[in-house]
Amino acid sequence: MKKAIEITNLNHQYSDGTISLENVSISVDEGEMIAIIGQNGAGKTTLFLHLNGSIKSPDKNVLIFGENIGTMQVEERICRVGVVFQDPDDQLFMPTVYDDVAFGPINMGLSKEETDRRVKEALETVGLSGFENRVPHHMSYGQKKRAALAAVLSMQPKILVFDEPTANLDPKSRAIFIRLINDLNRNMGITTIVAMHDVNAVPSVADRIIVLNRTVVADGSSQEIFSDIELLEENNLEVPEICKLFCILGCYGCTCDTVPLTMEEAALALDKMTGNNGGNVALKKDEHTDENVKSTICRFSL
Ligand SMILES: Nc1ncnc2c1ncn2[C@@H]1O[C@H](COP(=O)(O)OP(=O)(O)OP(=O)(O)O)[C@@H](O)[C@H]1O
Repeated sequence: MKKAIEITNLNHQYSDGTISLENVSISVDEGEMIAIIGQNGAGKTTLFLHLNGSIKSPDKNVLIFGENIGTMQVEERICRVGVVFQDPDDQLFMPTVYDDVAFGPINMGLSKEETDRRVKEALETVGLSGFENRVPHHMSYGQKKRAALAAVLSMQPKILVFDEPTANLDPKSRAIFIRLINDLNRNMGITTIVAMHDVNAVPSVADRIIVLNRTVVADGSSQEIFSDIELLEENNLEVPEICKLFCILGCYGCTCDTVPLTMEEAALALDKMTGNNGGNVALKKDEHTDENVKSTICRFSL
C-alpha cells in the first residue's frame, strides 16, 4: 500500500509565539479515509495548511506521495491536495459557478475543451449540473458548499481535506454531503481527511480517528476512540449520543460486547440484548441503579 501522507515530527509556532503543533506524526495510506477530531484551537486548521503547502515546513516533514509539498509550486500542490474549507464563501469569488469551477484548470493552462470537460464532470459529481451560469452568492448554503467542492474537484486532487464539512448544513444537506464524501473516497479512491466537531456523524464517515490536541493524543478505530469516554472528556470532545445511551443502559446491567456507534449497530445490539433476555430487555433495578443513572446522565449533561 502506497503512503499518501507522511507527516513526521511536525512542529508549528506562529509569529506571536503560539505553539499550534508539537511533534505531530501521522501516516495515511492511499485510499484511506480518516477523521481528525479535536477541540477548538487543537491545531486542525494549521495542520491542513501544512498539508496543502500553504505553510511551508523547513524540515521536509510533510510528504505527499513521497514528495515534499513545501517545495512544490502552487499549481502542483493543488493537484495533489484539495482543501474544502468550512465556509464556502472563502472559496467562491467569481461571478458564476462555471468561472469558479474553471478557475483552477484555467490557471493550470489547460485547454478550453479540457476545462469545460472538467467543469461538467465536477458539477455532475456534486449534483449541480445545470448550475454553470448561476451566481454563487445567490445559491443556498448547501449548494455553495457543493460548488466549493466542485471547484476543488476540477483540479483532480489525489487527496481531499474537508474542514468541518457538515457545519451549518440542515439534516438533508448534511446527509447529501456525507454521502458525497463517502462516494468520492470509496468509488473514486480519493484519500480523504475530514475534521469534524459533529461526533455523531464521524462514525458514518471514517473508520480511523485521530485525536489532535496540539499533538496526536490518540490514533485508532472509531470503536477504540469512541468507547474511551475518559479520552473524549479529557480532550473536551463530545461523546456520541448512541454511546451515551448505551452507557446509561449499562447502569441497568444491559451491556454489549462492543459499543454501537451507528443506528444500524445500535439496532443490532438492542436486538441481541432483547434476544438474550427472552424477548424483553430486562432492566436491572436495585438501590444503586437510580444513583448510577443520575450520575451518568449528569456527566453527559455538563
Ligand atoms: N495566524 C495565527 N497567528 C497566531 N496564532 C494562531 C494563528 N492561527 C491560529 N493560531 C492559534 O493556533 C492554535 C491552533 O489554531 P487552529 O486554528 O489550527 O486550531 P483548530 O483546531 O483548527 O481550531 P478550531 O476548531 O477552533 O477551528 C490556536 O491557539 C490559535 O489561536
